[in-house]
Amino acid sequence: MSDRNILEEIAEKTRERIAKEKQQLPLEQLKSLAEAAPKRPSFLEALKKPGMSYICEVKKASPSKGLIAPDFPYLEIAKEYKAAGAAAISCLTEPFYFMGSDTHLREITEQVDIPVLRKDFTVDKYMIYQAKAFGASAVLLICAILNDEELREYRELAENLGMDALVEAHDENEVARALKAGAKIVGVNNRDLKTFQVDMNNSIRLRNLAPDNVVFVSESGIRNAGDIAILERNRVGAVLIGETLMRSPDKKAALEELNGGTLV
Ligand SMILES: O=C(O)c1ccccc1NCC(=O)[C@H](O)[C@H](O)COP(=O)(O)O
Repeated sequence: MSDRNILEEIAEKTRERIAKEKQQLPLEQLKSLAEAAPKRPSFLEALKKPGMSYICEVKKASPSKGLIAPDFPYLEIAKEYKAAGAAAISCLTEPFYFMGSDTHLREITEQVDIPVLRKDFTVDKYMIYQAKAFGASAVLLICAILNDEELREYRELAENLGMDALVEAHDENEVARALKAGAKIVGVNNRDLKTFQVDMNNSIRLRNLAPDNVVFVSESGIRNAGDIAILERNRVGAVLIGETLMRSPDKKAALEELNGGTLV
């Protein structure tokens, strides 16, 4: 890899993609669709429920792992997550690096009535209106690809549209920026997106930087009940899990195993 990291590369590709989508559906028309979209269940409230909250990811592929799920019945997977007691679903919509799609998001939000996070690389307000129009309850805002003004503006726009924002950080400085932007939900990614190394201690180390009225999410590399127990001991209230669940043939059994017992 060159000096440019994968995140910058994905962000640039996303800007190009969204520029094309804007030509197909101008912002004013998209705004009308977003405003007409029905209210969706609250992502924030779902994560605030007592006990560990599981955000279960629907993900076909990723830059670090390549193809994860050659057979990808995304709707069935989302329904299984709900039946297993997931608090929310994270649906990748980025097409080039994750093989995601807006269609996956639309169909899941139409047929599964728990909150769905649009997991994409938000680089333009247009994507926040899209998320609302496609039925999402929340958007992802990544500190590493947005400046302070964008972080605040995008979070406010998401909230004004009735959604929440999961503001993702990787280090102390980014957690501080997320909080300064008014984040109500801060996610710390355990994956270093420059090296792809995963270290769960990253979210544990940064946990105490977020006050108790902010929902704290540990993201990436969570594999087993031992990991969940360590996170719980460190006052982490929510986890975002992709690969471990995607590779499990029985999602309910996998979630129960992670949780050390049934969730529903
Ligand atoms: O996963 C990657 O390779 C990746 C690369 C560049 C940007 C983002 C990336 N992942 C997105 C995620 O944050 C994960 O899908 C999510 O946290 C779940 O992680 P995991 O449980 O390890 O699948």
